[in-house]
Amino acid sequence: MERTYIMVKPDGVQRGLVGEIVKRFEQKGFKLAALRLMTPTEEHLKQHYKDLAEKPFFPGLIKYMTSGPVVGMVWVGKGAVTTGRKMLGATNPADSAPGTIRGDFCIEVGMNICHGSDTVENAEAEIALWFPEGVATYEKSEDAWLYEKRN
Ligand SMILES: Nc1ncnc2c1ncn2[C@@H]1O[C@H](COP(=O)(O)OP(=O)(O)OP(=O)(O)O)[C@@H](O)[C@H]1O
Repeated sequence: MERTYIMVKPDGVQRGLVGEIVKRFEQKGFKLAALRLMTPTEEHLKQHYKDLAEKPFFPGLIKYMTSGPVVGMVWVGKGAVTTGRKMLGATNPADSAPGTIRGDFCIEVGMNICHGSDTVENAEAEIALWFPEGVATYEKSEDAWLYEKRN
């Protein structure tokens, strides 16, 4: 089953939007497989955002992302990566449609509340980076969601 890594960034945590974001993913029908409040290290963030290392905004991005705790989550379900990105909205909130998380709750690209994996491959790499101990997974049975520990 497809999985995505969603992270509520420091501004989202500080503004009390964790519950709102969790609610939207739950209501959409995705299943929560992992959730953790954590204060990321600079090293972890440099790995997470390694493709952006040469961008002029990179130092500011690292400063922003280490300004307070974040909430990392793994959501599971059909199309979790693509649909998750649609639910977040465009990177720049000015381009995010109302009804998306960024479209509804922010105005600055440098403080855009949440992260969502952009490909299935990157989602798996990000899940391994942020939850190295492994996360729960779901298997659909006829009448229940069953839980088992992922290796
Ligand atoms: N021009 C910019 N100025 C300041 N910050 C920026 C700018 N562009 C991107 N960022 C920050 O860097 C993050 C990563 O940029 P990226 O281009 O990977 O967008 P994204 O994939 O939509 O975002 P994310 O990876 O956080 O989900 C953005 O979410 C934003 O916080």
